[in-house]
Amino acid sequence: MSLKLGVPSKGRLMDKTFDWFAKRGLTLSRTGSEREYAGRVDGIDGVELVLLSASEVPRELAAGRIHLGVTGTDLLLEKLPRWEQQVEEVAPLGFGFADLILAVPQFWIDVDGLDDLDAVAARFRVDHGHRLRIATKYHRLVREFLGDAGVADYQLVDSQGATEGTVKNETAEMIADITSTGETLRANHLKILSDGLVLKSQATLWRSRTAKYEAEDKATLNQLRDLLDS
Ligand SMILES: Nc1ncnc2c1ncn2[C@@H]1O[C@H](COP(=O)(O)OP(=O)(O)OP(=O)(O)O)[C@@H](O)[C@H]1O
Ligand SMILES: O=P(O)(O)OC[C@H]1O[C@H](OP(=O)(O)OP(=O)(O)O)[C@H](O)[C@@H]1O
Repeated sequence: MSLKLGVPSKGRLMDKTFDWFAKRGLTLSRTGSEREYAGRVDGIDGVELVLLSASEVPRELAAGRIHLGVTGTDLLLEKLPRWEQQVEEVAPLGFGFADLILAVPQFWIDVDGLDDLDAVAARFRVDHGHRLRIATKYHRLVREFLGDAGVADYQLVDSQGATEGTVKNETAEMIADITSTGETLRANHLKILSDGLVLKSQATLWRSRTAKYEAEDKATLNQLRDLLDS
C-alpha cells in the first residue's frame, strides 16, 4: 500500500500546491502528457499522487479513497456536513484565499444588511408570487447561514459558474459566491451585504479519518508530517 495524496489537477490551486510542497522538499509532478491525469511524488517513498478536481477532493477524502488531499475550506465544508468526523485539518496552505459572501444589486440602495434583506424578501414574495432567488453552488453553507440569521423567504437556484451573471440574466435576484479581489462583483454591479460574510476560505491540506492506514502508511504519514513541519 501507499499513501494517496489528492491534489487539484488544474486551475488556480494546482501550481501553488506544487510550490508549497516543493518548499518542503517534496517534488510533485505530472507525468505523461498535459492531458493525462497521472503524477508522481519525489522526496519521500510511499506517497502516490492523485490528480483530480478541487471539488471532488472532499468526497474522495470522506470515502477514504485518498489519505490526504488539498482543497479549499469552502468546498470541503460545503460537501461534508460531518467534516470533523471525516477529515482532520493538517495545514492551511496560505493561498487560495476567498470569501463566501452574499451580494445584492448595487441599485438596492435600501438594502445594506441581513435585516434589510429579510424585509425585502418578505415583500418580494407578496409582490411577485414567488420567493426571492439566490444563485449559488454553496447550497448547504448558505442555507445554514441564512437560517441562523432568521432569513427564510428565499429560494436557492443552482449556479455552477458565472454566478454573478445570473442577476443580469434575470435568473436570480441576488447571489452567494466566493470573491477574492472583488472585481467580478464590481463588474456585475453587485455589492456585498455588510453582514453577509458566510465563510473565509483558503487552500488547506486535509487528512482522511476514514481511509485505511497500513503500518507502513502510518510511518510514511509521520515522516511526511515531520517534513511539512520543518
Ligand atoms: N477568485 C478566486 N480567488 C482565489 N481562490 C479562489 C477563487 N475562486 C475560487 N477559488 C478557490 O479555489 C478553489 C477551487 O475552485 P475552482 O472553482 O478552481 O475548482 P473547481 O470547482 O474544482 O473547478 P473545476 O471543477 O473546474 O476543477 C476553491 O476552494 C475556491 O475557494
Ligand atoms: O473576486 P474576484 O477576484 O473577481 O474572483 C471571484 C470570481 O472567481 C471565481 O470564479 P471562477 O474564476 O472560478 O469562474 P466561475 O465563475 O466559472 O466559477 C468566483 O466564482 C468568482 O466569480
